[in-house]
Amino acid sequence: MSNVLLRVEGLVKSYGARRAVDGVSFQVRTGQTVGLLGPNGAGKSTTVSMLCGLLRPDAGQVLLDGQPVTTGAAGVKRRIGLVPQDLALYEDLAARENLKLFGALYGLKGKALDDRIDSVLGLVGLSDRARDKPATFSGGMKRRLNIAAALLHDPDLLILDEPTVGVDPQSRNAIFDTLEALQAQGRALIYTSHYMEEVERLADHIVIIDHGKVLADDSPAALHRKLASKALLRVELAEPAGSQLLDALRTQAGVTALASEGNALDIGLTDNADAVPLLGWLQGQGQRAVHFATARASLEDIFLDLTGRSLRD
Ligand SMILES: Nc1ncnc2c1ncn2[C@@H]1O[C@H](COP(=O)(O)OP(=O)(O)OP(=O)(O)O)[C@@H](O)[C@H]1O
Repeated sequence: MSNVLLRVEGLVKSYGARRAVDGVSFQVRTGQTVGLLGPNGAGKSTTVSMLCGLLRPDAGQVLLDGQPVTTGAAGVKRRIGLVPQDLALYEDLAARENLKLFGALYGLKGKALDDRIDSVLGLVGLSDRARDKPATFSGGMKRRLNIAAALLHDPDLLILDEPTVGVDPQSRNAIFDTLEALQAQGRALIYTSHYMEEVERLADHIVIIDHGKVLADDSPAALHRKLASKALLRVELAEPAGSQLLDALRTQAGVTALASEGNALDIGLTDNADAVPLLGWLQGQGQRAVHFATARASLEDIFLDLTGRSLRD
């Protein structure tokens, strides 16, 4: 197995009384893609800022090839590239001019910089738009230009913070193509998202975080094996369920997990066949189902298993 490139050990960060990150540990091997998955506010961005040395942890450390990133020399930080959640581009400067500015920040210049710019523009599929301004780009193209900027200094590890937010499906695929090309080059990636399908597609390892804590740290295949719910029943009731009903529902045969929001119930089941008796039971409790649907459980439902909440907005 390849070497450990990044070692994240017991990171803690509070904002006032709120612990945004509460003891996060995981590791990234050379050439590996780690998906950092969690709902909004889970602590992903705060973690990412500490990984890059932009934010100092209250406790814990980040080691890149054994060297501390937080207190380490600039040389360590330079081996990491960050694509932040907020786009940082000069809208009225041509794509190439934007990259020149970013390159200068890394101390690149002259032919070496021009060559790197050609290389990263090719990688993100924007070579033919080098003279155009980001103001004329789609959200996805801007995001790809931001990825190009983060790659100029040829980092060993690229960290992307929710790179598909505000991006249309076609551009999303173009971003995935770029990331798959980076994977093929053997570059390590950390990809944060609140979409399991994205993380599942790209990552060989998935770290699930919620309320600043790591809930799972496994390969997608291992997570699949751990998935207690094999089927999912979604029910919309005529009225919101009370806590008594929810408690009784949790103890029904075949129920592995339960989340409720308003009139909606997400019920994890050991078997699809449990759905019909369960709907009968609900009716027996005087609950009318306005609408229901069953589905095969997907990896996304591991979040429901782990937290009793659905990984949906
Ligand atoms: N600068 C800050 N000051 C105070 N609280 C903050 C700050 N940044 C984040 N938080 C809080 O810390 C928690 C974690 O936020 P963080 O942005 O790390 O989560 P996230 O998983 O990246 O979520 P999102 O996808 O919404 O960015 C949240 O409760 C958030 O409100």
